[in-house]
Amino acid sequence: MASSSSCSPLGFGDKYYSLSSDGQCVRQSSFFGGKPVLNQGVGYGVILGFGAFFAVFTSFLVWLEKRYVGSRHTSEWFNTAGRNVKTGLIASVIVSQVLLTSRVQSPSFFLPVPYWNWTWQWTWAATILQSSNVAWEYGVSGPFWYASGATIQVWLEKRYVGSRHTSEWFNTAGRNVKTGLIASVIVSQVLLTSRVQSPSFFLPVPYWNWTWQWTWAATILQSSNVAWEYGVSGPFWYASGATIQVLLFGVMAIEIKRKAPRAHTVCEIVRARWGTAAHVVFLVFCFMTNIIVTAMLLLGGSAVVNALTGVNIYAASFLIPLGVIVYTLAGGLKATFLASYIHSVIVHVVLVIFVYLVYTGSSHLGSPKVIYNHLMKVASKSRVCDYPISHTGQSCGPVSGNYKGTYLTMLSSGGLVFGIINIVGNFGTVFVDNGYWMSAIAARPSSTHKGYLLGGLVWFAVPFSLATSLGLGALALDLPLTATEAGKGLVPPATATALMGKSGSILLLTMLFMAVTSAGSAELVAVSSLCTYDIYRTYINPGATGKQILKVSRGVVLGFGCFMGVLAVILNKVGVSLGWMYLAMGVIIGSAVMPIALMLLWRKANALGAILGTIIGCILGIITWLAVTSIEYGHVNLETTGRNAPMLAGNLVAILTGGFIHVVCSILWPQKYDWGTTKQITLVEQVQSDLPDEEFKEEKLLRAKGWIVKWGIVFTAIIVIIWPMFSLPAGKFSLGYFTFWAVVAIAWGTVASVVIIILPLTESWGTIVRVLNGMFTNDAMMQKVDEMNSRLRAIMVTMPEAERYYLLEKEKTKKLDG
Ligand SMILES: NC(N)=O
Repeated sequence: MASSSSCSPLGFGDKYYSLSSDGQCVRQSSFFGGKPVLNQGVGYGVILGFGAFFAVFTSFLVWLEKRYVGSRHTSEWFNTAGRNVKTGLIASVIVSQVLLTSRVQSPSFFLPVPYWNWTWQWTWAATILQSSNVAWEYGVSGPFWYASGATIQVWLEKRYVGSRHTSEWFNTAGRNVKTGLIASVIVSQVLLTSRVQSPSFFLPVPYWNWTWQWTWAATILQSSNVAWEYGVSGPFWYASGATIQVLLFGVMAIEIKRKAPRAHTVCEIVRARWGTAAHVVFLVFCFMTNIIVTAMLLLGGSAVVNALTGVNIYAASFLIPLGVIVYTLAGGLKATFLASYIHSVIVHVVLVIFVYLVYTGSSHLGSPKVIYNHLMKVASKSRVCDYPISHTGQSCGPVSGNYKGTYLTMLSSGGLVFGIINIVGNFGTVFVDNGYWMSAIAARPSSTHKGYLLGGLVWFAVPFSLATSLGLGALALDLPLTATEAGKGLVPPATATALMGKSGSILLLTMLFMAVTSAGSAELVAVSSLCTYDIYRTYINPGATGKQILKVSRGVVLGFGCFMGVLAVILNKVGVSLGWMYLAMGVIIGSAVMPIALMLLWRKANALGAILGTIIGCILGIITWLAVTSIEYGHVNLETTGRNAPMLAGNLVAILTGGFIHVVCSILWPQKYDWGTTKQITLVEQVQSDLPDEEFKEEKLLRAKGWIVKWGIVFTAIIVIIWPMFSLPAGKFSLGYFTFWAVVAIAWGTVASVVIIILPLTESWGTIVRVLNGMFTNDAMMQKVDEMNSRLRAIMVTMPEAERYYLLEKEKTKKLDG
């Protein structure tokens, strides 16, 4: 009997072909074939462990930060709250903070530098750098943080922190201790909650927000699926078609500062400008966006974990949200910011490993030349693709719709159609996702614009470099993947496993779950924010106390997470794949894009047009999608509705009709709006002070707007028009051209990863040094004590009653102690 290697028709991919008993060469019918590479324990560990680990880890980072960084603010807090507030009061605040958010509270100490979320950066560094000498302490403190409840936390807060509350406490409590303190407790609870809702304001620039929130399971999986389908054009169109929204959304980020500087959510602005009916419509579309994005995370996550570890796909669908819920509730927004750096680092390190492995290190591939030659062979016209040497749905022979049937061309009708669908869908998932608006609200106007540009260009590498490696790698290895497997997002895990075995599977799984946890948490927070601000406080309980709001936020995180778990089970049951959902998202939410953008860009944009455009656009989009499916393919099912032609028609009709109806109505009945009501939206007091007034100056904002409009348009033109136009004359890429293309992918991936990993560390070096000094010497503490003393003196001098209250409290404490 001939060996299986001699049976491979291409001279590579031997292990996926075997000789049958009747002497026929048979290709493996699928890559995974229900045979997991890893055991189920690993699967459950990843599904539940990552969320739990990051919950503990981020809380620990928050604690570290409070202990060593919060210092600057600590003094203020010590002065007012730390020594005076009753334990119970502090406990409730701290518990709520810990549970929901350490995030919201005090942005301030994070703001020293405009570009990076300094806090988490240096905290991360500090964690690594000094973990050895305080390892025992940390090891104990992490679990304690959860286990011991309020008592230890209160003690820790009193002893080391204070930081968070400080600004609020200082402002409110400082003047009238008793009343002020109670007020502050309520305010801080509200703030805590609002951090869950609005992470932002202590995040100077949305740079990181974007990379972590915008790196979905689809970014890693679907980008390789389109590489597997269309060749080199797939990753390009995925990356460019989902980067331009980031560049252009920078404009909205500036406009929101100019026109609705105190808003928490995008729907709040809708209501302020267009009233209740529009508010309800856009709330529905925002929720649909969150549901779609979360569903994609769960579909991708569950499919990969099922294929690689054998964990039941329904169990995975339901359990993945639990890990994310634990992480979100435990860490809160602030903590997720802290973790975002770690997530980014892991994603980019794994990305670089895979890129270099495919193009330089692998013994199976290892150079652009080998990949080029393999790609030529797998798509060659002479290749026999009849059963059983290949199976329906597997890649074999020339690519339909591609120039000369090759994977090595930008002249791909399928790639282009995907690119258009991708652009429409991603406009929807950026402009209609409250999460990105919250990032914009949070960002510092002065640095927002540059952050968006840099963030977009760094993010481009994730789908482009990764899919140019793992997606093309799957083809070049002639993996027996089926279209169904590819549609579920299994191309990257297949290539990773084929190249590295179990290690590759684990690396891929780790990278994917970083994305699922981060983006999933951001979606939970976005939904929580909408429910709390736009529904609960607006329609149910306008006079809600901080405690009530906090409760609602937590309930929503829990409720939405569980709902998504159930929905993901249902979607898996009916056979919806990540790929299908990705293409369909623009049909469902695309109609809301233009109205929501015009809301901040056009004075004349009216409510009626926005409502009609959004609803009619959506209905017409869906009708067109289904009608084209029916006309083209004769029957409407998941497979036919997922094809390119109906998806393209549905996406275009939805986004264009939405915009057209809105524009026509607004021209006929212009609103003549002056943004008076959106400017009047009030933020929960105090929070607004975290951004200096300087940040809201009109000239500054207009300058920033001019900058982002100019560069946003330039880069958009480069990546969606100029680059593809220049690559068209190449036709079928030559080896030299493909090598150049691969080098661009490798270089972009490398530079972006270096930027995202190193730049924050180098830029915050001064802070790192300060922290180290503080930890290894007493200097920092003494400085803080000095600062605290001067503040105390200032308070006592300006407010004699503070001294009186202080003495009274001291007397009381003495009596109690006695
Ligand atoms: N975020 C996306 N479209 O990958």
